[in-house]
Amino acid sequence: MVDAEPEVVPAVESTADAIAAMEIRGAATIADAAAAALATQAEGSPAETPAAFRRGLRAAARTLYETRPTAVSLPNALRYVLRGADGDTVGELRASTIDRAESFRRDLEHARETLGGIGANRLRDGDVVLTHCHSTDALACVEAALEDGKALEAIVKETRPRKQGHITAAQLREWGVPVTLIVDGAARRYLDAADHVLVGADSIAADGSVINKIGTSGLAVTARERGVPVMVAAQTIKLHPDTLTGHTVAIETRDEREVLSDEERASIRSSDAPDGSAGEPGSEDGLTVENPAFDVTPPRYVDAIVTERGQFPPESIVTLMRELFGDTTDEPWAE
Ligand SMILES: O=P(O)(O)OC[C@H]1O[C@H](OP(=O)(O)O)[C@H](O)[C@@H]1O
Repeated sequence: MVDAEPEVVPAVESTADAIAAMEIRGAATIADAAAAALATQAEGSPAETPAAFRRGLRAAARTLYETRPTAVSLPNALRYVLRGADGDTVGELRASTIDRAESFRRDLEHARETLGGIGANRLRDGDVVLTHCHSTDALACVEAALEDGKALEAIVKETRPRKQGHITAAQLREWGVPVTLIVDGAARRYLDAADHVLVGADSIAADGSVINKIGTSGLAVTARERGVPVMVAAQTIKLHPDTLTGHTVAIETRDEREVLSDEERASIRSSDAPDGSAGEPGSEDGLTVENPAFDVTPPRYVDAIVTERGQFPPESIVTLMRELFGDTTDEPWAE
């Protein structure tokens, strides 16, 4: 007899679609949504045997895992929840999975608060932070500093192509922080007015390299040249255990239309091109658009990685990574 396809509940599919489309985005938020989706899978699983329940849970985790490749918080969340699925009956498995997902989500929330308090110690009254993209971990540091009564100002890079800087600007304004929004290319000009570069991370490698939104590495290099310290706020679920054994972090490449719409492309295409290349949109027209979503900032350009376990120079993050993740990285969602 051939086993039926394991059943993945519709809510998991819609969470996966929302993550892929970046309606749900940000490394920690993705991890939170993935854990919640596994709880929904556990709750709604039609499985009648423990084996079928586990198969469904693994299939749900695979569906979520395959959405975006760079933020390690996603596989770290899936691994954590799957490891906690325990029991001899479907009822026990259901309850333990839901508990585990809930405790993951609670820990995430606490970690962000604790990290914020630690990061806030680096920020002095009157400081100006320069931000890139939108990071809940980075903003937690600002929020905690504000709660400590410090006045801060922010220079916010818009962060092409998706302009997540606007989300950062909106949050900071809600907190009453004066914001200057700049285009990405203006960052060097504004660094002299900044006391810190403050960014988040999607993954941190064992050598302390920071994988974050495209444009972070250029910003960090320029900040070093200008003598502005670079602070990376990243909970420990951003530590990438595979890099302990020499693996590199996959950099997501997204749809070129995030950079150049079909309409914009059509306006660039010249019917006078000497190679006669102007055809239908999408055809070979000599214009290539690349859209990598992330880049790698080498540890020498990073001053501190702030986690809920304390702040670390990037070169020493490997010790924490070993302590928390060990050397083994299984994939419990594999078939
Ligand atoms: O976990 P938090 O700190 O919220 O976000 C961390 C990082 O996730 C985001 O990626 P994307 O916008 O999902 O591609 C940004 O690169 C941001 O710095």
